[in-house]
Amino acid sequence: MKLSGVELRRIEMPLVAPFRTSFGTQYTRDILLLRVETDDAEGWGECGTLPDPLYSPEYVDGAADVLRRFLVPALAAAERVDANAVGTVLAPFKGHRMAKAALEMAVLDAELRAEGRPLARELGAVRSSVPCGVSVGIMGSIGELLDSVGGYLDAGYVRIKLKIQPGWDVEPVRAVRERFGDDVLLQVDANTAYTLADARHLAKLDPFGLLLIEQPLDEEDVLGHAELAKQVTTPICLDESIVSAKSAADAITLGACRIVNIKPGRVGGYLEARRVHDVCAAHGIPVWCGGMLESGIGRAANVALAALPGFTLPGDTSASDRYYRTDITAPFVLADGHLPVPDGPGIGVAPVPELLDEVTTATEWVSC
Ligand SMILES: CC(=O)N[C@@H](Cc1ccc2ccccc2c1)C(=O)O
Ligand SMILES: [Mg+2]
Repeated sequence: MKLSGVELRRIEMPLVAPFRTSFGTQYTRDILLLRVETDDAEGWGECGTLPDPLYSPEYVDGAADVLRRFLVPALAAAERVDANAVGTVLAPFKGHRMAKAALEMAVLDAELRAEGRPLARELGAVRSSVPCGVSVGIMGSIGELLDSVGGYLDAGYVRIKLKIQPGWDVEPVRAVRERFGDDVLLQVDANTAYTLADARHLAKLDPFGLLLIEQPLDEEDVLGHAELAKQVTTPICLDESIVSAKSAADAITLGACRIVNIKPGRVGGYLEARRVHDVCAAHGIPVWCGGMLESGIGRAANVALAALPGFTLPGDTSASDRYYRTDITAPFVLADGHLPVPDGPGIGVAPVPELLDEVTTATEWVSC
């Protein structure tokens, strides 16, 4: 395929409710979308970065800059551009995995659209719909939390994930267990808010039968997670620490995690995400698909990924209305706790032009 150019489009989508985590509170989602034009078809990619480097070292303006000045020109200079080549062409540039992932996703989408092949089939999906969990933010009170969890259970979500931080952990979990019982699939996500010194405190979560505790320690503290795993019985799941198939293999070998949250952007793209899946499967480690409050563009591709055989735990692939009143694509609607896997060519969805224009704050063409 020949690349004729890439559109960098910035959109601002208001959240239906503030989303608070241990690293801050988000009220809107500032998203960088990519649209690549090739001689065969166009393709869409979504960059998972936040506006500031609080979840990961990357941030939206930085991703736009590295794409505009380095990644797109490198791809434009390459003889052939197909998705399997993108990783190699971009490898000389260190880091910037979410920016690279967005570009690879757009090229992959264009390639598959041109050939009429669905992403799900390309990745090796074995399901036509996926069970969905939901991520619940830190709330102002236990009562507010219980109302929110009750609403999601009524909506049909098959798994509840609670954001936790020091001072908001054991009590919220206890309250949810007391109100909704022991059968609800329940897990927590600390987004690196604790240290190994908190091990005894985190062990207080063990009696509540959680599926997992996600990323309790700093993303670089893999050995700390291995030590923590000896002091708590709740399985440890890593998110921020897992940046590639190799880092997944290392973390598993070191005993740092028994479960992995796979986010395509965090690991550099959907093709690397499949490699993470394969490495985890080889070690008998269950995986699930994480979320970065994607628009329908990223959501469509995540649902396809979540349909691979090793994704045996419900992911954060929630419905569009968990975050947005109006999505930029046709909305993903929860049915019996599941989302359908798109079966159209490529990612199987496209932005609705007028809806996209309503939320667009900037657009820029990078010609190749
Ligand atoms: C669904 C979920 O919990 N996602 C991330 C954290 C997260 C939280 C808040 C976000 C706000 C804007 C953009 C991305 C965000 C990601 C996680 O699993 O750790
Ligand atoms: Mg997480």
